Amino acid sequence: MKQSTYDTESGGREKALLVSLVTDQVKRSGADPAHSLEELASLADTAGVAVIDAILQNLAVPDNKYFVGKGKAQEIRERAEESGATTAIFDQELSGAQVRNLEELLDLKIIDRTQLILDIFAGRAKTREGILQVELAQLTYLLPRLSGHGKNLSRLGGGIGTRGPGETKLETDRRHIRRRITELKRQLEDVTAHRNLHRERRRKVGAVQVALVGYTNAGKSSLLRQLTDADVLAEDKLFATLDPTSRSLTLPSGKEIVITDTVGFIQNLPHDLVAAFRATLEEAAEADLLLHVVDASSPMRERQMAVVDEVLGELGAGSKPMLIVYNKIDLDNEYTRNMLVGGPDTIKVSAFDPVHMESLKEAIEDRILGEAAIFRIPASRGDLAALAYRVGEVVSQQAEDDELLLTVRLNAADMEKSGRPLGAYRVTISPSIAEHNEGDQHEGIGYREF
Ligand SMILES: Nc1nc2c(ncn2[C@@H]2O[C@H](COP(=O)(O)OP(=O)(O)OP(=O)(O)O)[C@@H](O)[C@H]2O)c(=O)[nH]1
Ligand SMILES: [Mg+2]
Repeated sequence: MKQSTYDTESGGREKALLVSLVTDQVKRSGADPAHSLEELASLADTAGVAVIDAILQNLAVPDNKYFVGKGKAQEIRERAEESGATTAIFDQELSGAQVRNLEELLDLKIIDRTQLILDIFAGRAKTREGILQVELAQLTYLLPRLSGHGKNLSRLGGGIGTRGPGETKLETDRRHIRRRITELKRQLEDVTAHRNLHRERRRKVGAVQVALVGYTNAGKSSLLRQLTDADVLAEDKLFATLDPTSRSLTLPSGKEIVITDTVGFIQNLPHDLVAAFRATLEEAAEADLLLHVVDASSPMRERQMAVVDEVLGELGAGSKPMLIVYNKIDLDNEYTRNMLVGGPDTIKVSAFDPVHMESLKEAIEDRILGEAAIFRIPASRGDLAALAYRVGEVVSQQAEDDELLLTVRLNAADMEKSGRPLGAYRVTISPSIAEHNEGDQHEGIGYREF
């Protein structure tokens, strides 16, 4: 990575250097350190910090005392002095002792990736649940590092890394923080119980629930907005959404479902933080169908998808029915152009294209209600017509001479289990698929067929 690509116009913002250590472990993990550093720069920008410079360092294992090693640390100090940076942001998680040692040696505010993310969360949380969750996460992060922070927080007071629980709370002893953590957990349980009640009620009235999940900035909120005219914030910042928003969505058949936007995922988010947001993500775990939204134009697409799959697995939602929504295909780059992805559970869209949004609704409907199939049944076979009504949802019925034409939505499992006698009378593929294929020829955009 060129080190001069960063904007040196800080515009009065806090100036920071980025530091990333490429260890053997990082190399083994398959993560691309340069991309990770770019992501860190976006995170810093989202947090309102001007990134002045970035330093990438190779070291087999992190240095216990200074993380990057003393020599490199000195270099960081020199670069900070030259550029006027007051903060160093590390792409990896630091121990309390490392933070303390680096602060002393460099005379800079030291922030790590986790703290930066927490800081963004703190600035974003709006609902009571979100605010409680962020405070819980911050205190959980802080507790083992308590001794490492006192000096700089009181010295610098303000800027990134200091939002949220506030100075006075940070300066109180561990016991106080533990007590506060217990209290936060209790309050969160109340909120969660309330949310569960809501969800139960929705379930009782038979509402099907769909959750938008995916890497941060993939376009989840944009999709919710375009699908439902919801007034939700979508912006080119990481973690624009922190609190889940649910809206009702009317599918082409007229069926109403509930669709929920959730907090985005990101790589290297420590497990205890994921746990703090568990209540929010339970929306995903409880959904009948997951829409995994992917930024198809991102060079990190595959890695981002793997991160999402991993977190979903941790949440116990790994084997849920899922539709992969490759979003942003309007952006023409080598990644959207060379998409060797496909299969029945994928769809390519641009959130900004209304035609694509209709296709997406149909794809959701196909997965919820099963695909529509047409059956031509002899009028004398009332038993088969009755079976069709029993196993699927009959969308339309039409008498033709001595035959009955039924359009039925039914999923493969039901068809296999009890709909077999109907098999011989099935006459066509889903009309919605036929429409897609027509669209293919006219517009050259493929849906579900790649
Ligand atoms: N070109 C293009 N941009 C898109 C599309 N969908 C979303 N975006 C942009 O991508 C950025 C992120 O969109 P959001 O909808 O906020 O993404 P998100 O997944 O909700 O992000 P978080 O809430 O941060 O996790 C915004 O600047 C959107 O305008 C798309 O189909 N095409
Ligand atoms: Mg969002």
